[in-house]
Amino acid sequence: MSERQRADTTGLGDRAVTGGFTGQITLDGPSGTGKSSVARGVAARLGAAYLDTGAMYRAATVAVLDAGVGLDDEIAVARAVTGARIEVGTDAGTEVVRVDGVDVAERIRGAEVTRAVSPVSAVPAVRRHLVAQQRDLVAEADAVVVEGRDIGTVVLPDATLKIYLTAAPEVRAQRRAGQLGVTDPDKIAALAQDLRRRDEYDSSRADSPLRPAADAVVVDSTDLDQQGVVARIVELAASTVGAGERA
Ligand SMILES: Nc1ncnc2c1ncn2[C@@H]1O[C@H](COP(=O)(O)OP(=O)(O)OP(=O)(O)O)[C@@H](O)[C@H]1O
Ligand SMILES: Nc1ccn([C@@H]2O[C@H](COP(=O)(O)O)[C@@H](O)[C@H]2O)c(=O)n1
Repeated sequence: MSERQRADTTGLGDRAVTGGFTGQITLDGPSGTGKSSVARGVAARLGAAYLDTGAMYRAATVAVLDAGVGLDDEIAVARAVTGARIEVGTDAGTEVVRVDGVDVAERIRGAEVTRAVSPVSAVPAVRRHLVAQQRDLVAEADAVVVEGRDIGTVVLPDATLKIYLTAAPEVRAQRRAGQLGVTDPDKIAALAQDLRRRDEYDSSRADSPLRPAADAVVVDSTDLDQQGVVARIVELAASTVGAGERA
């Protein structure tokens, strides 16, 4: 079986509460700010679909690594990605990530993929290919939460609600360490450096760099727990319900 039930990291169980939201919520921000956990929690609360675009870039990276091409060979990288069948599910409760029919849900979280994903994601032809898939997947849902780096700025510029999630770098490194069960201070410092390296790469690329959309609501989660962040976004989503009719 290639589908894994996602652990309920939201603390909300299956309390899908807020009916009535239709539209698109974008959740962008640097690495380790809590985008995936928060996006899943918001989708569960709203009964919305959920799309992890980072998982798509990671799956694309698996295709590149398996093709054995150099990361600096943009043409070969693009060919490897466009030639692969990349599937990512949109159910917040079940993680589906496949490349050419093979389950890569665990492999995409490994160090080899994490090291290579930013250079692969910086290739414009790779982005064009995956952005088209992302828009197709979004078009299938009445309500959807989409997380990544360029969702509010490039993929869905007309989204209903845009969130840019931030958190202090040292807090993000501690959270990532907790997620991975790392306690050694040297290893935590290495995790912090990995977050910094990826953020610099993602923010400085020419195509679709990481940055907040002009109309995004910035949510700083440094002093908020996960449930608090989910609650804040659900509240913002609720304020959009019926706004179109009232305007
Ligand atoms: N507000 C919060 N308070 C405490 N821990 C949090 C909070 N938000 C998320 N976390 C935890 O931080 C860790 C990283 O979160 P997550 O993987 O969702 O971040 P991310 O932004 O999607 O990361 P990446 O961009 O690297 O994929 C997880 O263990 C998650 O449970
Ligand atoms: N919209 C996106 C999403 C992700 N990326 C790139 O993928 C990397 C992995 O993302 P995670 O959210 O799974 O950590 C990320 O560092 C970016 O390089 C992207 O470019 N655009």
